Amino acid sequence: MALFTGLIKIGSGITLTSLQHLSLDLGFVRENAVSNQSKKRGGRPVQSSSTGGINGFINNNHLIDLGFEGNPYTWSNNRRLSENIKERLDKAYGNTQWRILFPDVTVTHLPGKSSDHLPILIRTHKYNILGPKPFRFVAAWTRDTTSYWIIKSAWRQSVMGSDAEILSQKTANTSHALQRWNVSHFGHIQTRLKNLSQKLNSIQQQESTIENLEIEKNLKFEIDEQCKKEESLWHKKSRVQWRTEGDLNTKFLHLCTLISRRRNAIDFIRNREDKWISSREEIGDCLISNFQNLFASSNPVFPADLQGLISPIISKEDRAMLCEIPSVAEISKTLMKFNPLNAPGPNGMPALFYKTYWVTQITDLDQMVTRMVFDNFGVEKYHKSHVEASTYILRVIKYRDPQSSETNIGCGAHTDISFTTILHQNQVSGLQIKTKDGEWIDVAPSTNCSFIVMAAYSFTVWSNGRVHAPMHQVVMKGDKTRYSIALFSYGTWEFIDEEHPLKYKRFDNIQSAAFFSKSKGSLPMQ
Ligand SMILES: O=C(O)CCC(=O)C(=O)O
Ligand SMILES: [Fe+2]
Repeated sequence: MALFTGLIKIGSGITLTSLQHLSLDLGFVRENAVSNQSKKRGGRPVQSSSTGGINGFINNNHLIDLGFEGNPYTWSNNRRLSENIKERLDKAYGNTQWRILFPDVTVTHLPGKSSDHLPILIRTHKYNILGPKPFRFVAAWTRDTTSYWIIKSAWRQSVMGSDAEILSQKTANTSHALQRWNVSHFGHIQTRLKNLSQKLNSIQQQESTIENLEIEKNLKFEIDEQCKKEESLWHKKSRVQWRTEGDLNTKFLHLCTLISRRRNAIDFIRNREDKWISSREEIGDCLISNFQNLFASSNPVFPADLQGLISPIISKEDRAMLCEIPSVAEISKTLMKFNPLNAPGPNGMPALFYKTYWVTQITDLDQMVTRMVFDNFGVEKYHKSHVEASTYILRVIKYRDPQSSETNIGCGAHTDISFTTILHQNQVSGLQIKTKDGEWIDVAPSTNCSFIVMAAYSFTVWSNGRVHAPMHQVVMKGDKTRYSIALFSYGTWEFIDEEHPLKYKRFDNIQSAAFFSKSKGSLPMQ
């Protein structure tokens, strides 16, 4: 790459037309007038047209302003008081490739000695040693289903302390587990993509048999998934807010990341003595002493006569309401309104984390109910192994409102093959359950945030016929669309003793569920 470093002084000798053919990687541009008022102090107000064609030149060459540290102005007319004018006329620009090549570039306006322009120092490499990077949850992780298990097992580790301490410790455990998993499992997207592309390349050169076409289709799907993960990773790092739909333009996001990383880095600060300091230790000490001064008071007292100065405007009822511990439903409702990636807390977890893994709360409900049943049967010792062996499948179902002639919108009578099923629906009813006497009854959840926990076929098998798995169906009436969420748990069964000999042939719960959903077969019990 040709590296051009030089001074382009518009308006004195070099004209813009003579620059049109110049390919610029890095350059200093000295304008003869600033383009906006923020770059000027004193003198006449800035006219919007005063920079001439320089913006066109910068745009045509895809140049990026490298920013600066230090004095905001680079030129002064060195006159006194009201006659003094200062402007930022000198700027360093780099093009996209150059910017990617030197991500740590810093531009410093040094103190001026003899000239009316300040000397500018450009450093291409970072000289400070970076400190440890704080943890940040990465949106791309949610695309990988194993993240669920990592989070679930980290969150389950028992910790001691107050509620706040428990939450903070569980969050810390989860972030450590995610970091370890990220390195071992998720960190090698590029290598995986390369391997997949090689496989695709070789399969495309082979004969187009049905088998090969199937492999090719799966490889393409897998490559697409990896690209989405990669894009999502860079999207998070680049903090591009305005882009909602992806075009897999990872190079663009990579550049945005470099720029925002530079923007967020503190390379220089001015201390109390008005001196610019740049070493990591000095900056750290300066920040700490500043906060110590700010918050330390030798003898804080609250003046007695200020008591009751401000009359309370919050009523007792309001206060009671504000101090009330919010219900799980309120927390869930508020959480769902948050922008998923905005403002992660100091623990690095954005709302997306809690939104995505909220389902662990429902699995808690499943475990609570099954524990009650296990306790009741006196087999609580099996509950832990049951929980550890449990797997969940979440299904979101939409039932459209039936047209006047349609009577069969819904879901036919069946018993679930899972161990338990937890159902949650919008305000539209439709679920019916068959009683042991063979009568169909409507099931109306008691509140908008109720969950229905239902025993399913494997629970009956596990309990050797003692837990009844009800038949149920969905019959749509009315004119509203119904949405429901069904969480199916798949577990173990070991509940056989002398009094209750084995009644059912053993089977694998997940495999049988897959078999029934494929064959649409009915259960052996029915
Ligand atoms: O939508 C519902 O409420 C029930 C769904 C259901 O029974 C099922 O998916 O097995
Ligand atoms: Fe069901």
